[in-house]
Amino acid sequence: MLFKVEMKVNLPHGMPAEVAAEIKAREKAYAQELQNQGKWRHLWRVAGSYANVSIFDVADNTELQELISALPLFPYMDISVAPLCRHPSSIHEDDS
Ligand SMILES: O=C(O)C[C@H]1C=CC(=O)O1
Repeated sequence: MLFKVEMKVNLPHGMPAEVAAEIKAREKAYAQELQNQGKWRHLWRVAGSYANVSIFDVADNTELQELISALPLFPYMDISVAPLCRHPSSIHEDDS
C-alpha cells in the first residue's frame, strides 16, 4: 500500500545543538535504511521549510504506524498521512 506522508519538523528552540545533531544523525540512518528496504520510496524536501513530502510503500496501516513512530524525530514532528491509489490517467504502470 502506498501512502503520502508529510512531516514538519519542530525542534524545541532550547534543544542543545549536539542533541539535535545526534537525533538528526539517527534519523538519517533510519531513513536511509527504510529507503534501501524499498519501504520509503520517495523523500522530498519542501523548499523553504524544515519539512518533507514522502511516499511510503508498506503492507498496511499498522506497518506504516510502526515505521513512522520509530523515527527518532517522531516526537518533534507534525505528521499527516494520506492513502494513495492508482490514478486512471497515469501512464506509469508501477504506480500501485
Ligand atoms: O529532514 C526531514 O525532513 C525530517 C526527517 C526525514 C528524513 C530525515 O532524514 O529527517
